[in-house]
Amino acid sequence: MILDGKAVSEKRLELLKEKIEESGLYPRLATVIVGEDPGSKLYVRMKHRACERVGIGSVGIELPEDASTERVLEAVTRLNNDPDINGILVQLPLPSRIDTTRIIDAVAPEKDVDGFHPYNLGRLLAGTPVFAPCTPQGIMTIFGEYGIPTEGRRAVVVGRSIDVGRPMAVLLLNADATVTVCHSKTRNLEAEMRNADILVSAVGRAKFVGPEMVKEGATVIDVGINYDEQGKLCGDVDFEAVRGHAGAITPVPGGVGPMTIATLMENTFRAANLRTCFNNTVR
Ligand SMILES: Nc1nc2c(c(=O)[nH]1)N[C@@H](CN(C=O)c1ccc(C(=O)N[C@@H](CCC(=O)O)C(=O)O)cc1)CN2
Repeated sequence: MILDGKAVSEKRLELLKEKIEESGLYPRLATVIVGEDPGSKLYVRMKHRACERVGIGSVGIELPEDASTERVLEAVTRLNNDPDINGILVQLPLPSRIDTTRIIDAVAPEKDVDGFHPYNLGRLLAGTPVFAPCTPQGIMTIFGEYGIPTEGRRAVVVGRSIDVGRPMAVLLLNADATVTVCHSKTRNLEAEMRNADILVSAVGRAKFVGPEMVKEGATVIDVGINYDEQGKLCGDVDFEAVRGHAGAITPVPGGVGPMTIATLMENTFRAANLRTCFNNTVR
């Protein structure tokens, strides 16, 4: 079975549009992008388009490639203090000169719709999440939509990044899976992967996962954004080689990516609701 993230995201966005209309709220998202990376610019454009579609206002701050950490911090602080802004998203990766940790830490937790701030990661770890990072939360939504059970299942997450691998592992744990996190220093990686009922690959290597790494009938989730030798977008998984072997699999494109954006919209609406419910504080 192909897990059609594009179709699920369309359904979720339509539902969200109705909820926003009914709420009478006008949530607003601010994006911050530094530099001219074409991929990042495309993703930010996609986010603004999704905002428009569901009835979320959006503003975009564009800073030059040579902007300093202080300049980015200034922009974030201004957005933190702007009562008309509910959600703030700093597009990653930032240029290597910029101290990404300082920037993420500067975003007000109640506006951190990316869920990357230590406060929100801590809430997730405590099992009381407010904003979970969009890609792993979007994957959990796919499981829910397709009725893929997690309870008691062996889940293997390959990758330990703050934005995907770690929060993915915690979300699966919170959903009663038995979770193993693998990374570049893992011994006998293939054997670990072959043990998985649910395999999530966030490695960043084109077509890295072949059928020999996948248990027959497993659910395979591909978080990779890579390009093959022909320059064509592809995931971490060799889709054609693995699809007959897996019980369920996400494609790239059309799998996890669109869910990242739909979840960002849902988080932004939650931020607007939190403000009305909790007088602008989640701390
Ligand atoms: N601040 C953040 N930065 C980044 C995040 C994030 O969640 N927050 N995630 C990724 C990039 N990303 C969103 O920013 C993202 C990547 C891919 C897609 C997507 O829908 N891709 C399409 C294909 C689009 C194409 O033609 O290239 C698909 O997979 O079908 C959406 C969002 C890193 N940075």
